[in-house]
Amino acid sequence: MNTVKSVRELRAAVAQARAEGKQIAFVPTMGNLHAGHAALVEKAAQRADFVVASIFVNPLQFGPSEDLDKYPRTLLADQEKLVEAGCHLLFTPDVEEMYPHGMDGQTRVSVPGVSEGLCGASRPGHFEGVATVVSKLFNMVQPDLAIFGQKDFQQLAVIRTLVRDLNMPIQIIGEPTVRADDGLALSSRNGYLNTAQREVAPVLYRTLQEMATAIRAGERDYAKLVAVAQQQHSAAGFSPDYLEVREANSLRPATSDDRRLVILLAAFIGSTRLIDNLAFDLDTPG
Ligand SMILES: Nc1ncnc2c1ncn2[C@@H]1O[C@H](COP(=O)(O)OP(=O)(O)OP(=O)(O)O)[C@@H](O)[C@H]1O
Ligand SMILES: CC(C)(CO)[C@@H](O)C(=O)[O-]
Ligand code: BAL
Repeated sequence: MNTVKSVRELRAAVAQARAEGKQIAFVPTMGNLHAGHAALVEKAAQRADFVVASIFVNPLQFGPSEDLDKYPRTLLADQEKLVEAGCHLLFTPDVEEMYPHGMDGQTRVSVPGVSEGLCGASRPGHFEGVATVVSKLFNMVQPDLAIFGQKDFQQLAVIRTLVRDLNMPIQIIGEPTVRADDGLALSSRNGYLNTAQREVAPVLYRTLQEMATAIRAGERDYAKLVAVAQQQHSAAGFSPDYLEVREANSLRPATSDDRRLVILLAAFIGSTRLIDNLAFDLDTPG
C-alpha cells in the first residue's frame, strides 16, 4: 500500500489505476481504525479492483468545544490494518493540503432536510463540514463507489442526498454497524471511556433493541418508549442528547403508519458523546 499526502500524488496514483482499467472504491475515515473501518475496506476490496482510503481529521466538522485536538491519531497502526483489509492507496492530507486557502472563505456544501435535527441540531455546522470535506474528497479521488458505515446513519443519508443533488456519478454503499460482543457499536471515541463507563455503555444498544421489539409487538407510543429508555440511560450514568424514532428513508419523525423505521440516539457519558441507531422494517421479520 502506498501512502500519499498531496492531492497531486493522489491523482497520479488513481490515474494510473484507471489507465489499467481498474474500478476505484473509496473509504473516507478520520483514522484510529477498528474492525468497523476494516469491514468497509474489505467490502471495498470485494467490489472494486483498487481501494483508496483517506485519513483526515476534518476541523470543519468539529464544534469549538468538541474533541478535535484530542481525537486519536494512530497512523502506523492504521496503515497495518489497512494493508490487512486490502487497501491499495492511503491519502493522509494535512489541513493545509485540504484547505490551502484557509477554512473561513472555503466554499461550503449544505444539505437541507436530512441534515436537520438529531446530530445536526446537537452539532451546529457539523454536517456542512462533513458534506464539504466529502465533496472535496470525492472530487480529488473521483471513485466509482464509496463506502460508509450505517453507524453514522444520518451522515449516510446526508451523503446519499449530496451525491444525488449534485449529480456525482458515485455509487454510495452503506455497511452494517460492527459491534463488540456486548453490543456496543465500535467507535474511535470508545477509547475515551474508562473501565466503569465501558461496562455500562452496552445499555445504549440494549435499549434500542428493546424499543424495536416493543414496536414490532405493536407499541406505537414512541414518546413513552423514549422516556423509558432515557430513564435506563440516566440510571447507567448517561446524559441523553437525543433519542428519536424516525422514518428510515426520509429521516422525518415517524408516524404510527410508517413501516421502515430507525431509532437514533446520542448520549454523553462524562464528556464522551456516543451515537448509535437501529433500523428495521416492520414487514420483514426481525
Ligand atoms: N462500528 C462501525 N461499523 C461500521 N462502520 C463504522 C463503524 N464505526 C465507524 N464506521 C464508519 O467508518 C467511517 C469513518 O468513520 P470515523 O473515522 O468517524 O470512525 P468512528 O469510529 O465512527 O469515529 P467516531 O469516534 O468519530 O465516531 C464512517 O463511514 C463510519 O460510519
Ligand atoms: C466521512 C468523514 C470521513 C468525513 O470527515 C467522517 O465524518 C467520518 O469519519 O465519518
Ligand atoms: N463519525 C463521524 C465523524 C464525527 O463524529 O465528526
